[in-house]
Amino acid sequence: MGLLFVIEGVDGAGKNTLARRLVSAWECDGLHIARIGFPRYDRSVHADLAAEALHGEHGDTAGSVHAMALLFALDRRDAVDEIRKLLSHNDVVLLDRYVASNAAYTAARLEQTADGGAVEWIRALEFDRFGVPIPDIQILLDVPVALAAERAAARESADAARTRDAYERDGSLQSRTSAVYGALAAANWVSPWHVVTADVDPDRLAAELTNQPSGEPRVTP
Ligand SMILES: Nc1ncnc2c1ncn2[C@@H]1O[C@H](COP(=O)(O)OP(=O)(O)O)[C@@H](O)[C@H]1O
Ligand SMILES: Cc1cn([C@H]2C[C@H](O)[C@@H](COP(=O)(O)OP(=O)(O)O)O2)c(=O)[nH]c1=O
Repeated sequence: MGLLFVIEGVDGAGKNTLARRLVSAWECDGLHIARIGFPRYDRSVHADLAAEALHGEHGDTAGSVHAMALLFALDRRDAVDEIRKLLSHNDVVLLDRYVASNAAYTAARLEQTADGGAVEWIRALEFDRFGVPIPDIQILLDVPVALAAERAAARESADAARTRDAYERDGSLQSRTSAVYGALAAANWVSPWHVVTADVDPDRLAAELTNQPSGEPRVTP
């Protein structure tokens, strides 16, 4: 059975970039890796509806915090069998965003903290009710919100297909989301967390993740 790792962080933190570098490092060591990015755009109708809503479609859907969270959660529910199958055929399954994204953004939108009702609602819905697999380690890519916002804006200027959605344009939401993520990591919410910063060395992190048993939350320089 493979290890299930998750990368979390605000928009523009560098999750996708870090995921690619971790995969390269592990593949150089001969490990078999599978990677899934959530939301699963073009593969899940729920993910596509969520993205469209965040770009102004589907009436007041994006205005409903809980409707948005349900769409993201249903995307993961449909991926449960795929994740389990990938875990049985690979050394590592790496997820770019997962349940903690829903917990952090939903709590932040409701102006709640990590110990509030929204985070517990997501935990019970996704892990208990939908049976979504529990990650072995959740990696928080903890970069300053201003740096992440700069990167998201630069990405938008460079690529017309990457216009920022309603969440990405909301700096205050990103700051609150970052705070909830920090608290989730500090509490080792659901499973152990590993906090890394913008200058993390992906090769070193890759080695640490696969060589060490999960335990206390650690900080990799
Ligand atoms: N360590 C890094 N140093 C410099 N630029 C980075 C780094 N990581 C990501 N970026 C750039 O920042 C932007 C956002 O990164 P991305 O990985 O797409 O973030 P996310 O998946 O968290 O939204 C991209 O344009 C990427 O090239
Ligand atoms: C996966 C997921 C994402 N989100 C949010 C985070 C992002 O702001 C937004 C879109 O996801 P994101 O991964 O940023 O997609 P994109 O490739 O469009 O940048 O959805 C949730 O609120 N809950 C979730 O479960």
